[in-house]
Amino acid sequence: MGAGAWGTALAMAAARHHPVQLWARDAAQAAHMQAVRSNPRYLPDLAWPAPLTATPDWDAAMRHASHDDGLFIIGTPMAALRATLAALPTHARVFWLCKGFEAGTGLLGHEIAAQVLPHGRVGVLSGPSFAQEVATGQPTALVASSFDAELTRLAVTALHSDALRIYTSDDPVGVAVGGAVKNVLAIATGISDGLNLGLNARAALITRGLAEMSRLGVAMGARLDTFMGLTGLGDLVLTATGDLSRNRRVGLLLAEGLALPDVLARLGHVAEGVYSAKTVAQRAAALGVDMPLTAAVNAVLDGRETPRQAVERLMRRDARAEATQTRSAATPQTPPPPPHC
Ligand SMILES: NC(=O)C1=CN([C@@H]2O[C@H](COP(=O)(O)OP(=O)(O)OC[C@H]3O[C@@H](n4cnc5c(N)ncnc54)[C@H](O)[C@@H]3O)[C@@H](O)[C@H]2O)C=CC1
Ligand SMILES: O=C(CO)COP(=O)(O)O
Repeated sequence: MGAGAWGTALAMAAARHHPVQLWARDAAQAAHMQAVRSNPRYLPDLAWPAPLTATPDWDAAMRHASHDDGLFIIGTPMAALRATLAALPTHARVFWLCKGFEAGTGLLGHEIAAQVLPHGRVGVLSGPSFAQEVATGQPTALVASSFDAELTRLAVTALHSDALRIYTSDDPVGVAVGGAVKNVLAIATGISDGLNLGLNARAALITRGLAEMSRLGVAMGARLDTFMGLTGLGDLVLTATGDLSRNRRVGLLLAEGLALPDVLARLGHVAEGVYSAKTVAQRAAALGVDMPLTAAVNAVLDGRETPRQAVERLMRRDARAEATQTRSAATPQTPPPPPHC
């Protein structure tokens, strides 16, 4: 469900092994894609495998994936996740690809699903994956995460291949927090690179960004080690340094001095970090978690600070210890050293 860049790319990857139906809300776009056997708007010049078909017919798409081994995959932006989940069959097995917190409510995907599809079997599919590279069959590794181990095994059956490795995880909170926060940090890195602050600054941003992402995740109940994996560090490195990233591009354009509405008009694709930045900060504030890089990105997005002012303020912060108190519940606390040690 959702025929943008990522929904289409994953549909193409799955269709190399199984029949796949791609639902597009725009009937004219669906008919055109079906006629030319590609998605000219989002992935031009990449021919579809024969088992991939496009349809604007919601009921037909529901029938297609409602059989015993069927799986729904939602590839819309985060803003459409709630409505799309709510329209699925009550007991649907579903993964979503969107990365972010829901604007307004500040909820993650599994929290939205608990409200609108309480009897569904749900999970999140995430990791370092530019749509263009998956669509062309370049090697990629993703993580299927759910509290439901049988569902993650179904994702492996549906998607694992020589080109696409699907790892499983039982920490959907950590996976979702990583995907949401890395988009905000990619905007920060784009700003830094756009201001030519250098490679040292970029490495510092990625590392301190990982620390603040982990702090938020652990406070929300995630495991710390999830942030060292594909959906944390892996996706952060990809998005912060890869020029195919829309979020990084937002930062680069802000550094050029463009106002946010002009940046978004230039982009033409969804950049979730722009919408998640506020909700990340709100959830962090509610949990008492310090997220200075996210706060700086918000100040620039809101026009309260110029990119350069935000950097200056970050650099003027007091010195502090690098190690944080971040510990997952599973990590044993180190006993204090004996006296005089
Ligand atoms: N593009 C990429 O490489 C990757 C994107 N993602 C995530 O996947 C999600 C989608 O991103 P893209 O495909 O890149 O976005 P996109 O901008 O290429 O396309 C979004 C698609 O969703 C459709 N859409 C919007 N609202 C809808 C609604 N209410 N109902 C149905 N369809 C709707 C649009 O018509 C468009 O086809 C985002 O959350 C993004 O963070 C995740 C990994 C990789
Ligand atoms: O999530 C992505 C890669 O894993 C895509 O990042 P952008 O949305 O910044 O392009």
